[in-house]
Parts: sequence; C-alpha cells; structure tokens
Amino acid sequence: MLQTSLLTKTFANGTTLRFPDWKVARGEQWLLLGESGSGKTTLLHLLGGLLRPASGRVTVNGTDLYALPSRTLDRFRGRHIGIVFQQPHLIRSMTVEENLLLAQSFAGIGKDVVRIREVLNALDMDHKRRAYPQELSQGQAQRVGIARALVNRPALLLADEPTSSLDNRNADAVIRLLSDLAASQGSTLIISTHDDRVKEAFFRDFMFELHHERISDQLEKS
Ligand SMILES: Nc1ncnc2c1ncn2[C@@H]1O[C@H](COP(=O)(O)OP(=O)(O)OP(=O)(O)O)[C@@H](O)[C@H]1O
Repeated sequence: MLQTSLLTKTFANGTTLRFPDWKVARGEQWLLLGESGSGKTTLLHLLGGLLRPASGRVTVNGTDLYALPSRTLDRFRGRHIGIVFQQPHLIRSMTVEENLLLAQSFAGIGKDVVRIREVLNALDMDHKRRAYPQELSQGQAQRVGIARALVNRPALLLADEPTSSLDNRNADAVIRLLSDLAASQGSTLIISTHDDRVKEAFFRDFMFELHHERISDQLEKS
C-alpha cells in the first residue's frame, strides 16, 4: 500500500538525504528507527505528503503523491493519511471536538460527530470533548492528536516520535492505543522512534533502520 522509489530530499542549505526504496503492505505495523538526525522526521514528512522530494516517488494506495496538484494532495492526505506529530499542535481556541471537526472538514468529509465520539471513546477521552487544549495534560493532548489522526479512518497512519514527551505509563498506553486502533480499522502504521520503550512494545513487528543520512538496513523480526 506504500512504496517509495529513489527518494531524495535537498534542503536550502544544500544538505541532501537519500532514502533507499521501501515497500509496506496493507495493515503492517513498522517502526522507523535511527539516531537523532538520521532523517526519520524527513522521511515521515515525505511519506505523508508534507514535504516535496527533490527526486523520487511516494505511492500510497496506488496514488503517486507528488504527481498530484497541491490542493488535491491536501485533500488526499486528509482522507487517506493520518499523522501524529511529536507535539499535537491542537488549535487552542477550539475545543477537542472542534479540533476533530476541523480535521473532517479539511478532508472534505461532512460533520460526523458520532465518529468523533467513537474515536474519543476508544482513547478514553470522550469526557474531555468540550475541553480546550490548555485544559488537558500532555498525555491527554497527545491522545487528542491521535484521535485527530484517526478520525477520518486513514489507510496510512504515521506517528513521529509520539512518546517523546510522555512518561513511561503514558508512553505505554499511547503505543498500545496506536497499535490496537490501527489494527482494528485496518490501517497501516509507521512509528518513528529512538525510544527503547517503543522498541520493546513492538518486538513482533517490522523495523526499518536509518543510519545517518541513509536507510542502510531493513530487518524483519519474526
Ligand atoms: N530544514 C532543514 N534544513 C537543513 N537541514 C535540515 C532541515 N531539516 C532537517 N535537516 C537535516 O536533515 C537531517 C535529518 O533530520 P531529521 O529531522 O529528519 O532527523 P531525525 O532522525 O528525525 O532526528 P530526530 O530524532 O532528532 O528528530 C539532519 O542532519 C538535519 O540537520
């Protein structure tokens, strides 16, 4: 369902990152590993249609992302790709529910409050749907970020260091939720991390490892 070929990214200062090809099948759960600066965030942004590559291709469900005009790409991302960022970046003047309604509206999907409540319930956050982001704990805000990524039932769910600001208990809960929710709705999941807690939780799954500026190793644990 996800395929990259000959991907490179060049930044304004001339830094070029090169990524070998990667194929991910529908419903698989992967960890993207690598030390700080190895390119994990860059690769996730390329996969999520957020960062145009200098060359190469990203195909999601048969669609060549960067061949789409930018407005069509935005709509495609809203419908098919959910992204959990390191910090949830919720809109502070909007309640939890309004933040999720906005995600539906960006995807061109009509208001579906039933779906919003279903996702919030799954994350044990329904009681906070009328709360504003600044009234939430870090762990709660991160769960709203996950709800926003899941609300449109994305085929592809990308999470960039989702546990970096969380304590052990919350980190554990977030990983379990991401994994269970992705599995229950058939989403493909990719989590970037250098967090050992995540590696331990994902010992049965696939790993793609980045070393400095290139992905040099692909491991499959059984
Ligand atoms: N906008 C930019 N301009 C120039 N160089 C950049 C830019 N963004 C990233 N880089 C460089 O690209 C490399 C990869 O960065 P990236 O943020 O993708 O790494 P990472 O593996 O996600 O790191 P971390 O785990 O610290 O978040 C780094 O060497 C970084 O300095």
